[in-house]
Amino acid sequence: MTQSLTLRRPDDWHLHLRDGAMLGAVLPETTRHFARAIIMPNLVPPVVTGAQAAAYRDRILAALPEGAAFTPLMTLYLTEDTDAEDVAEAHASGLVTAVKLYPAGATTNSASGVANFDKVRGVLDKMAEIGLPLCLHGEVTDEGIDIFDREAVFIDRVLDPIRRATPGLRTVMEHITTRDGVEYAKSQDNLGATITTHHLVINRNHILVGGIKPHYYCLPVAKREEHRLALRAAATSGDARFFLGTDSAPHLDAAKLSPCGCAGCFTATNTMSILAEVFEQDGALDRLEGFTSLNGPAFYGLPANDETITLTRGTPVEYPAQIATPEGPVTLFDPQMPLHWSVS
Ligand SMILES: NC(=O)N[C@@H](CC(=O)O)C(=O)O
Ligand SMILES: [Zn+2]
Ligand SMILES: [Zn+2]
Repeated sequence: MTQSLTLRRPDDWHLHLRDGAMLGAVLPETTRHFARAIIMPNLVPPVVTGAQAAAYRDRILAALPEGAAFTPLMTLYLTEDTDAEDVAEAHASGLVTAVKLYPAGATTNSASGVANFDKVRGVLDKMAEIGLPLCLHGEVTDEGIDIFDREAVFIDRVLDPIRRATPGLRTVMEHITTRDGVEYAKSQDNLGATITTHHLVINRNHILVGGIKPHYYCLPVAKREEHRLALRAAATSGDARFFLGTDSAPHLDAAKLSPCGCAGCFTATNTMSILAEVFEQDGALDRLEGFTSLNGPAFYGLPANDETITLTRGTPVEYPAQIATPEGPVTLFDPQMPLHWSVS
């Protein structure tokens, strides 16, 4: 049995770092293992302009733990009023790596997102022209569409029409949760799909059976077991269209454990141990590096990291149940299985 595994240092292609005290508390959890991350722009207020992205990047760099080598890859939050020229300038200066589309009301802090997709046509055309990728939270928000169907309906009604109308636009389906997502990704060119750590581990039973478990509630919500298995097959397949975006999304416990609990799982701390366990279970340890360290940079046209990390197999590693922040605890995602791989 493999006891040690050396990988190019991984990157996280979908990460929430938040701001202020929370940023200071969660950033070291990511920089310990990851070299780069795509930083989600859903702050309050959102990161809409190039100037806001530059200021946010500076706050992240100022919060870095001493000696950490970490590059935040910034994104802009697409609104119906986004200025295509501002986006082009932010791209040309090397400031932003992608633009993020949130359907209005689909998820945490998405109120300023897009309701009328025709209104962002000009920005999307510009992005296709300059080669700037579009990342999407892929769920419709229509009241009549069941929450478990919202990703599949989004693919048919929003994503596919956008891709047909804007040929050449490089697109990332963020945090896919369904077989439909996997199949659509496989049918397309110029398209990547991120998969989270937690969606490889939980299905909807984990949220709802035996009592409601707020710490497993995230968006898109975990689906049936058959969908989890499709995600696992995609992640461990070696297909370069699939790569890691943890969607590590810290919320204070007080905000999770509430009559209207926030969506998001916090996985930055134990992601690499969980992924090694998952890939080992599926006989795919030799494909872990592709998923965490090679496929993402290839999609974004960036070099893979030169540095490496080594994972070692041994007695199960213990992670704390929570991390402390100045505003209160944040509970770490519990995969409900022993984790034998630690990062040394
Ligand atoms: N995934 C989540 O459940 N929550 C994310 C938002 C998002 O990525 O949709 C958050 O910002 O908390
Ligand atoms: Zn999302
Ligand atoms: Zn997210």
